[in-house]
Amino acid sequence: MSTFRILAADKLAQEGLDYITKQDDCELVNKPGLTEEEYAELIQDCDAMIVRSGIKVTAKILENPGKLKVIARAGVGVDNIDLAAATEKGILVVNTAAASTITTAEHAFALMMSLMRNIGPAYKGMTEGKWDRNKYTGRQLMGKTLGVVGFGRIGQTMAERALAFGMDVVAYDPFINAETMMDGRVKMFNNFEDILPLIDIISFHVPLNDATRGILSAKTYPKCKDGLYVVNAARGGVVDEADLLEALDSGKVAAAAMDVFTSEPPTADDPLRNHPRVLITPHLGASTKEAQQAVSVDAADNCMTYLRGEGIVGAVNAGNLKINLSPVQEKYVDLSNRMAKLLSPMITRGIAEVTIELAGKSLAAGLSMIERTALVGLFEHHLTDPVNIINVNQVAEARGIKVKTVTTDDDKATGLTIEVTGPAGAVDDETNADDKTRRIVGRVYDDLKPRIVEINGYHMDMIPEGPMILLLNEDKPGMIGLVGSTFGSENVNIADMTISRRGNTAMMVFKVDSEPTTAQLETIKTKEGILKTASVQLAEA
Ligand SMILES: NC(=O)C1=CN([C@@H]2O[C@H](COP(=O)(O)OP(=O)(O)OC[C@H]3O[C@@H](n4cnc5c(N)ncnc54)[C@H](O)[C@@H]3O)[C@@H](O)[C@H]2O)C=CC1
Ligand SMILES: O=C(O)CCC(=O)C(=O)O
Repeated sequence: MSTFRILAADKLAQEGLDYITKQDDCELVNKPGLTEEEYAELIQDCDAMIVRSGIKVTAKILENPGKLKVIARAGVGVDNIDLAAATEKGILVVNTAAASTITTAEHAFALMMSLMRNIGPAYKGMTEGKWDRNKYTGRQLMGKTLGVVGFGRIGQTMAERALAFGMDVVAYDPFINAETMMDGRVKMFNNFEDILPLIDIISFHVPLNDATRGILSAKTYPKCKDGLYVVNAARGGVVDEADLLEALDSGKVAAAAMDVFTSEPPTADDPLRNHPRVLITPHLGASTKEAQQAVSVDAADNCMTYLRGEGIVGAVNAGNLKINLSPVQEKYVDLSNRMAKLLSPMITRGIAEVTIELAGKSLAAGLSMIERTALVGLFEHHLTDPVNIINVNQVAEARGIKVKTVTTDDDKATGLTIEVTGPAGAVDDETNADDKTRRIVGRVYDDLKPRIVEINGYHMDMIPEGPMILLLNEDKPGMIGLVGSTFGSENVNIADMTISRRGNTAMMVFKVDSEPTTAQLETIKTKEGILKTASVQLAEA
């Protein structure tokens, strides 16, 4: 019998460690707290690695993965794992999505209650010998309106509890295409700004990504009622921290509770640590005995199931799953993934309908894989739910997202079109408000190379690969020079570029030598005439 070496690279609950040592076919390597270099070496001789949020599983660690086959996140958010690097190396990434849902929702709820009743400052005052009865008159939850941002597992669990306390609940989740949820008791919105004038308290339950980073910021506070209460137990950075401090000082925000921070731990002199109206906890959302037992055992179990060849549970990436297709069909599967990844950062209005149009009789047998691969590429950018080619159609159905496939027989000009329609009434938060759809067209030519020939009506001919930056800009003189010099000063080296115009705007697509940082993209975005930026990391073609 082979022995699987399972590395615990973060501090796991004892129950999970015991569970591994009890298995005849597993050996536990319990090594939390090592350096990046040490993990890069250690994983080569391990079959599985289990992490919480205390370690960053970087591309450097995964560069030479040796026999590593699976990484398990004992928890939900996989933003500390370089998924692209893991997928590229064929390493399956799994999480334990549901095991900590109730615990995390309870923490968010506890933060909300403590905030409304001044538990933090009142307790502090008592420990300092004070008896401030008048200073800490609080607010009642009953009758208040809670805005839940992200209506997945934790958001819905939070909402159930709020309804039981007599609160009104509204929710923003552009990936749920329904007018109401929970038997009509929660009104759903697909524009973030529409919930803001309605709510007294806002609570975040979204993954951190380009669409959610800084979603509550100086830009959005003007739409909120004065005296808003803010709860963030999702990810640091979803609420812009500098703008929050200003909103607290101006009275726009009455008080805020934060379990998560842009940089963890925040520095000792971080103003959030000592603000009298900010209640903070050190990322404790999932930290109960019950949840930690459950996530550590589930994470170990998910690793073993895969290593023993018994199936895949909780997959976050597709693990390079292959099925029997002709070489051209395989190239179209690969193209559909590249196309979806390029399109997904441009989807800021949510998804109500996806249409996949495949031209070419010879490709028909690959349609299901092409469709699934495209959907995975579109959804994985926006959802923390494990979504892969196996479950993607169920994920779409559960969210009310319609998927249409159209095939045409013309084998002379094979091609693939992916078109995404947002929910009715949803508006683009930045540009192209009039466009009803987001659309990308690609082809595989005789050289078997993938090509993109159109993005949102901008025509081009480009091989999508490596780190890429997409810019939408006003079509006026000097833009290429401006972008070139900005890239130069930001040390972003351009390998190739294409430009296409449509009406008064143009799209520039760049291949660059290395993936730009968020800060570099932000700098480019601040330049006069730049309307939108996005970056994606694709495999070499
Ligand atoms: N504080 C803590 O210790 C913990 C924090 N978390 C955080 O909570 C988040 C939510 O976890 P779950 O509910 O289990 O995930 P989930 O995947 O069930 O729910 C996330 C929801 O966010 C929605 N969403 C995605 N992009 C959005 C956008 N741009 N705007 C609005 N909604 C959007 C999705 O449609 C989905 O319904 C995780 O991503 C993680 O970051 C999770 C566990 C513990
Ligand atoms: O306690 C932890 O490991 C962090 C939990 C968390 O943030 C998550 O599961 O996403």
